[in-house]
Amino acid sequence: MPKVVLVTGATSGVGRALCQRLLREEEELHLCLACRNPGRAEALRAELVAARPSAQVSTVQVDVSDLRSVLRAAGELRHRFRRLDYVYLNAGIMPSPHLDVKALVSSLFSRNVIHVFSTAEGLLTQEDRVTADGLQEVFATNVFGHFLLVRELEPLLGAGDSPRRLIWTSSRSARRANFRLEDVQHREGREPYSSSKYAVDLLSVALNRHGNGQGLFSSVVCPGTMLTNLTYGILPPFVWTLLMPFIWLMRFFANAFTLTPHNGAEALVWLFHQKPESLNPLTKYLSATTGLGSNYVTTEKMDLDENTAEQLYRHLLELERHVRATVRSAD
Ligand SMILES: NC(=O)C1=CN([C@@H]2O[C@H](COP(=O)(O)OP(=O)(O)OC[C@H]3O[C@@H](n4cnc5c(N)ncnc54)[C@H](OP(=O)(O)O)[C@@H]3O)[C@@H](O)[C@H]2O)C=CC1
Ligand SMILES: CC(C)CCC[C@@H](C)[C@H]1CC[C@H]2C3=C(CC[C@]12C)[C@@]1(C)CCC(=O)C[C@@H]1CC3
Repeated sequence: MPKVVLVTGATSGVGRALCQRLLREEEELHLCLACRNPGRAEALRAELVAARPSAQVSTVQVDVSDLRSVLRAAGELRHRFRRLDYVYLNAGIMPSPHLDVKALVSSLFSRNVIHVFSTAEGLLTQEDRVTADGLQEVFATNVFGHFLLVRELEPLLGAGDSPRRLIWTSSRSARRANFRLEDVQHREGREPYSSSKYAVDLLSVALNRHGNGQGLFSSVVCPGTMLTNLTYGILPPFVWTLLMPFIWLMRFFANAFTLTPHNGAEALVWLFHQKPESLNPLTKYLSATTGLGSNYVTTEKMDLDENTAEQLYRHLLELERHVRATVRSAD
């Protein structure tokens, strides 16, 4: 039986590289591309099948920031599949990022330079929006839409003969100081991206607590800093090209500059092969690249506690009840 793998945000960046690498490395696989743009999804499907004609690749349309779209896509997946072996919760956004150039320059002369360049701590702020569902867009996309998807897919992720896996694309920029249980959507702060990734880390811990007994295992990864549509929103491609000599130099000191989506996918592919029982739920798995361009996976203990994880989980369940009631009454 081929393993069934669902990937959100497969049309570009690390999601796309993950699909290419899995199909190149794995014989028996059914890959389902969960994408918001059907044209791009179909183009990727055709490209993947052209590269490997025996590959089983399908698509499902979903905008993870739109709750009705998530509910509809999950219904379609329940209809199409009896089980999902792996779900990569990868789609993510960082809207209208602002780079604090003064902080960037002063970090170059600080003792913390490697940490700052690996996490962007203090370097970036974003402008979030509110979705048609009334949620903060970064939270809706990076956290809640995916949470609802997982909840809706529970019948396909339940106990079976082999473990089921959730693999979240988080970030090294997830930071406890940017997250508050009183404001999980980060309506008030200026770092919604970091807050959303911290929420992902917490959520993964809570999902393990509630799911491991039923054979469901969750992990978080950071692909490292890559040049993708997301980072081209921070600096345009020509500026990245001009910075390349500095970045190559930085790579000898900071292994987080994976740069290409292929390199960034290292931890995502590595996790595919691991026995979930051997993984630590409190560890983040990081793609890393050496100065000479070799890829490897390293780990980081997450700065969180299980009590906060549980409280966030309950908060998300409550929000889920609320949005389901709203969707029902509007239909
Ligand atoms: N780039 C980096 O340096 C880092 C990225 N990450 C994380 O990696 C993940 C992938 O980002 P990356 O590959 O860099 O960026 P890209 O912008 O290249 O890819 C993002 C993917 O998410 C999809 N997406 C965005 N919003 C939605 C939505 N509402 N519904 C469905 N799909 C959506 C995009 O679809 P579409 O093609 O339609 O736009 C695209 O396929 C993100 O979670 C990001 O936070 C983490 C650390 C570093
Ligand atoms: C000389 C160069 C290294 C200058 C690059 C400066 C900044 C644009 C980058 C320094 C740290 C980077 C970073 C990210 C984006 C680009 C930087 C701010 C991320 C925020 C991208 C998305 C993530 O999930 C985490 C990354 C942390 C580091």
